[in-house]
Amino acid sequence: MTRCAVFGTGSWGTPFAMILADAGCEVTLWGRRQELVDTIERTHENPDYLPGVRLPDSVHATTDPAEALAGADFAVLAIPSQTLRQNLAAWAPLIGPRTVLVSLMKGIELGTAKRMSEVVQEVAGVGPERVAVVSGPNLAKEIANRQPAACVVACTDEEVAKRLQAACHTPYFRAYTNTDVVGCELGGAVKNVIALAVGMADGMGLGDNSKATLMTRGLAETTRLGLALGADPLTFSGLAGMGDLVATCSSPLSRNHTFGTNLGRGMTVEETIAATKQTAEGVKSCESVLDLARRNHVEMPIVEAVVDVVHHGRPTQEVLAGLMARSAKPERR
Ligand SMILES: NC(=O)c1ccc[n+]([C@@H]2O[C@H](COP(=O)([O-])OP(=O)(O)OC[C@H]3O[C@@H](n4cnc5c(N)ncnc54)[C@H](O)[C@@H]3O)[C@@H](O)[C@H]2O)c1
Ligand SMILES: O=P(O)(O)OC[C@H](O)CO
Repeated sequence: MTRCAVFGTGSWGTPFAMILADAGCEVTLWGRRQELVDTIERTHENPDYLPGVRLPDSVHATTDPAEALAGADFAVLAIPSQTLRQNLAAWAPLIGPRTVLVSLMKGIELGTAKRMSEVVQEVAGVGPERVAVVSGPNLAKEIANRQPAACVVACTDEEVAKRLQAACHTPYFRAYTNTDVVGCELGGAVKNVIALAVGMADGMGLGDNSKATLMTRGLAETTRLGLALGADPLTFSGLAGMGDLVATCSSPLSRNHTFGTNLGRGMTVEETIAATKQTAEGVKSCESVLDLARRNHVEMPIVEAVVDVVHHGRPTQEVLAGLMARSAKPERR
């Protein structure tokens, strides 16, 4: 039987553990807090993140990373992106020689501008064939209710991607393989930033034309960055690109979209941070995405506008006016 360790008992780690168990895997969830881990073991429910959803009996929970990793075929990482390096450094010596590391995270590391799979390779000292990424339009709450959805499982080694596909394919969760890890990761990280922008537009009372424009031009920025980094441009019209962008930018379930909406309504960044209980990756990753773009001489005006609002305190109206006043140009160049 396939054994999986899932690191992170949050909004996405918990339902992903459920998916793996529904697909027939034996799953151990690692969590930081003994109290929550004990509750999950005792009640098969995660009341903090997924109240009312019963987890399959084959999901166990522990605070001991060695116990979670014992005999694991896959070690799934579902913690905030900016905490990965420090956490993985502690877990790396416990990871077996054949365990594949799977990133569910949609962020870019601050300071290094590295993708999560790059951080995993560096910290765990493993090759690209042992690192996979799962991405796509996967709003956790809908999946926890077993509503139909699909994802992309990406690894440079297609055989590894196929093994992971089999491990997380269920009647309600359809996994597709892809070998374009770079494109899948960029699609996931940048859409969070674009969802902040679309949320701001929503909060400012703007309509569907404005939001569709932000999404489409946001995807154009993402594709430009992807091309500079060697991604396959077709990935951006797939589940990890357009699919995730549409889901995140349209849904009130998205933490990034909600964060942007609050800013658009006039809340300060501090007030919005205080009101946000879970991880809104785009808030930090907008800076690292812009850093990555600048390192590669790629223009990303919407990302820059989001950084201006979130980190430089510029009013949303002023930033919007700046975007609309940019010089006229061809749609594609
Ligand atoms: N929630 C979703 O719908 C969803 C879907 C797809 C991908 N993702 C991605 O998955 C990743 C995790 O997001 P989430 O939604 O589960 O976030 P979350 O905030 O709901 O949960 C994060 C988990 O990490 C733990 N955590 C927080 N700080 C930590 C630290 N310093 N060290 C160790 N653990 C820590 C928390 O206790 C919690 O269990 C993000 O990159 C997100 O973009 C989320
Ligand atoms: O809630 P968000 O904004 O982190 O988005 C969740 C997922 O990434 C959607 O696929």
